[in-house]
Amino acid sequence: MCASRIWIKNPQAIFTPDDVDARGGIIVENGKISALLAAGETPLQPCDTIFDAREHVVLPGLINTHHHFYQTLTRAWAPVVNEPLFPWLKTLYPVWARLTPDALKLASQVAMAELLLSGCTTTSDHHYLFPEGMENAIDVQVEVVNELGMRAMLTRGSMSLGENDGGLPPQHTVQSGEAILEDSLRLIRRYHQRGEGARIQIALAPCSPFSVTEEIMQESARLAAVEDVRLHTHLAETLDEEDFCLARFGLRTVDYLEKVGWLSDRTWLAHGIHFNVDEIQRLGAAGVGICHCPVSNMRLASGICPTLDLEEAGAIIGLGVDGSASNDASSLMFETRQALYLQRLRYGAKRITPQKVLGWATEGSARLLGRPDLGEIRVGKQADLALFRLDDLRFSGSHDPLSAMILCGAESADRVMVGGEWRVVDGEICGLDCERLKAQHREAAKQLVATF
Ligand SMILES: Nc1nc2[nH]c(O)nc2c(=O)[nH]1
Repeated sequence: MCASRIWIKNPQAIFTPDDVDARGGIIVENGKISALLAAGETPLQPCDTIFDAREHVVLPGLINTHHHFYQTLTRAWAPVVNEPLFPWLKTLYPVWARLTPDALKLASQVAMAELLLSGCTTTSDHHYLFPEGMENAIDVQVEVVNELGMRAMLTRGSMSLGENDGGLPPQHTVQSGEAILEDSLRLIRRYHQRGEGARIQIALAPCSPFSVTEEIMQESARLAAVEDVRLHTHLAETLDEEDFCLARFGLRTVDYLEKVGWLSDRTWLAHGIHFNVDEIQRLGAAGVGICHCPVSNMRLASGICPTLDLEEAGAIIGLGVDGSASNDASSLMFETRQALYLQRLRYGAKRITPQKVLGWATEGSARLLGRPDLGEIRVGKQADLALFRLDDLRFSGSHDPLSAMILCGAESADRVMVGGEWRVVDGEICGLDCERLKAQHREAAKQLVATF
């Protein structure tokens, strides 16, 4: 943690809750925001470092609440480019089953690097593939999180319902309930940090209704309550999934969620598209979180998440890029822009503003992950910040800086700070040889699909 006092001085624009005036800048001390200065104000005490932000738009660090890092190895893979979810998954499972720890490390480095460069300071990942030799998948990801200096909610995913028992994944990609729960407990005990400023947290994440047993859903909910960690899964992503739930359980997705003990504010769901009016009310009353993944939902033609209806009912909305085989980018700024456009088609221009979608990508996402210390530029919060310049050609002639970030399509942060430390400086990740990483990652991606 950085012990010095930093003044991020006179930003061109800054995204604060309730539009609080912070045009004089932000004071960062001990990794946290210790003061906000109104226009014309100067710090009361001397600062060790002054960063002149007059050319920068300052946002809270963005927070990504759903990803599958390993999928960066299967971006734009020809056999699935035009497939919807079920055939897309069935074609990809055997490829992903060949993942190695080295390939996962490279995939995680690429995904996190791309996220960081887009202004993201905290990410979740949903890793649900543990073929032989991959038992330490989450341990590998922990190493990468520490190396890049981000924060992460690493979810211990799982698949336990193979084809032989009526599930979607091939048998060799699933694990026993005992193995899943034992490893889940090991990871929580070893890595889960609690309280303000936590860098790494663990959540439990059985994959989806068609790839896990009812028992593992119930047991995961029980373990999460005992250990006080969060729960995550895919739900209501496609109508195929809804049909599966009706055929196998005789229940719609939300009834199933309730039956297995997941209708609670400990839960955040990826996608959350196909809900009826009653289900939206029940999800809202329970305070469930929904991670909206607009690009993936458009690419797989899954549908449109009813974000505002869910929010009005009491649910919490955050954003996620989803895995890179269905996006195929890991840019949270790009995702935020897509959320604005897709949601405008559902709710109209007046209700879906740049501030609204930025709120989902920051404060909303923080609430999804149960992190009241993140997601806002406010005194007492962690100093997780993303600074963008507006001197690219794409911004030329733009007027309102915050709107320009979304409407002109800001892509790359110039500076990113996590817990008071700069992790991106002049558009480059500190300490990362990006060229070398790309070369190694390209090779690993080629190897993975080589015999398919
Ligand atoms: N978009 C995605 N949906 C999924 N459901 C499931 O079971 N796995 C996935 C996935 O990888 N991506």
